Parts: sequence; C-alpha cells; structure tokens
Amino acid sequence: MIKVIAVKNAEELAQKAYEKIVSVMESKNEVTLGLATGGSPLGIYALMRENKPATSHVTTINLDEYIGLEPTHDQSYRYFMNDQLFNHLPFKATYVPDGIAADLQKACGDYEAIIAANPVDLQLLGIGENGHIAFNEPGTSFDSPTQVTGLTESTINANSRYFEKKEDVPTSAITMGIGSIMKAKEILLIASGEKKAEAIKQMLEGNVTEACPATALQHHANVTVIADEAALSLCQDKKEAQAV
Ligand SMILES: O=P(O)(O)OC[C@H]1O[C@](O)(CO)[C@@H](O)[C@@H]1O
Repeated sequence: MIKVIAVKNAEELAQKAYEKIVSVMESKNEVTLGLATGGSPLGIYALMRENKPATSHVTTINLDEYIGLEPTHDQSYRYFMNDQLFNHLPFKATYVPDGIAADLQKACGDYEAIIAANPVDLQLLGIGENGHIAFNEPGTSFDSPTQVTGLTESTINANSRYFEKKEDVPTSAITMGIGSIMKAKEILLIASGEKKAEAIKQMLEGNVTEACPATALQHHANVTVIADEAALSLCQDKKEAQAV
C-alpha cells in the first residue's frame, strides 16, 4: 500500500518530508536513515541545516554514487552530501558508495554488508523521469543488490544540468539495488514538478513491472509518497490523494 500526501509545491513538500524525517530520528536511540541526492531533497536538507535537529545518534546510508568521480569532485554524491548536510550536522556515521574503488564488485558487497549491519529505518527516495529509483534504471531486477549499473540516455540528459557539458556526466554508477531499497522498514518518496508526473502515475496506478522500477514500491508494506500538484497532475485519483 502506498499512502499519498498531496502538497501544493516544493516548499510544502520539503516541510512535510522534514517533519517525517525528524519524527523517525526522534523515535529511537539509534536510527539509520537512507538518504538520496539530486534536486528533490535539497529543500529538506536546507531545513535540516536551518533547524539543526539532533543527529549524533543517526547513521546515514546513501543510495548511489557515480563511478569515476573522486569524493572531492563537486558533482560526486559524496561531495553533495558533505556540502548539503554532513558538514553542517554531526552524524554518527555516513556511508556513500565508493565510486572510485579499485575493485567495484567488492565495494558493492561491502556496501550490502553495511546495509545489513545498519537496517534502514526510513529510506528517502527521489524518482527519475523514467521511473528509476536510485540509479536502478528500467529493466533492473526487483531482487537486485548493490551493483554497478549503466545510466540511460534519459538519466544522463536529466543530470547533465549539473555538469558543464553532457559529455562530462559519468555513464555508470554504483547503486543500492531495488532489493536493497525494499529492505528498508519504511520508505518516503518525494516528487515535485510536471516532469515527474508520468513516472508518478506509473508508480501509483500502473502495473508492477521492471519497466518502471518505482512500481516495485507497490509491494512494500510501508511507503509514503509526498508529491506536489504538478507531479500528481496525471493521476486519476489525485482528488482522493489530496484529501489524505
Ligand atoms: O531529484 P532529481 O534531481 O529530479 O533526481 C531524481 C533521482 O535521480 C537521481 O538523481 C539519479 O539520477 C536520484 O539520485 C534521484 O533520486
């Protein structure tokens, strides 16, 4: 069952998601948060920097990292997380996949061990225009563990806005698999803007299919989607969703 919370805009989305994350962080003495990069969570991280909730009992595990970018590269996801969050708040431990590991297969296995040792209480997710979650592109097996993956043209195009030119966007990444993501006790997916409308419609109303990775979430017991009006604009049930 996917619960939908409809909000007006990206600002309201960030506030609602922030409140959810804080409630999970306050619920226990030891908490693991699964974190995401990209444009979607920026408002949430800004609220965390501003309000400085207690985080020293919180371990974070990020979804993915580009292959070949040093942690100091300003487009690496390690850099993004340091810049947005980890340099501002004291976490217990922060994990991001190692995109420059000499042995990438071993790095994937090591990451799965980290997830197993720190079961994720709440996984924050964005969604790609093609329905990807983390860097799990259409066609990825729903059982997949952390793995090395190629990026589709759609994702490279979408992410090229952060790079000087499209050719600079890495073409592969290390990503938690759909199987790894589904182990989280609870999942919070956020989506804002018209560009996400088709993917949100598929995820909420489409058949469960590997052609749209986010549809795997229909099989998870505890998923909340916070989406704005534009992202929900193609959904049949949006009136119902807005009433939640
Ligand atoms: O939030 P954005 O920038 O639209 O990206 C959506 C998703 O795509 C990714 O950036 C990967 O392409 C994810 O990290 C993110 O959740």
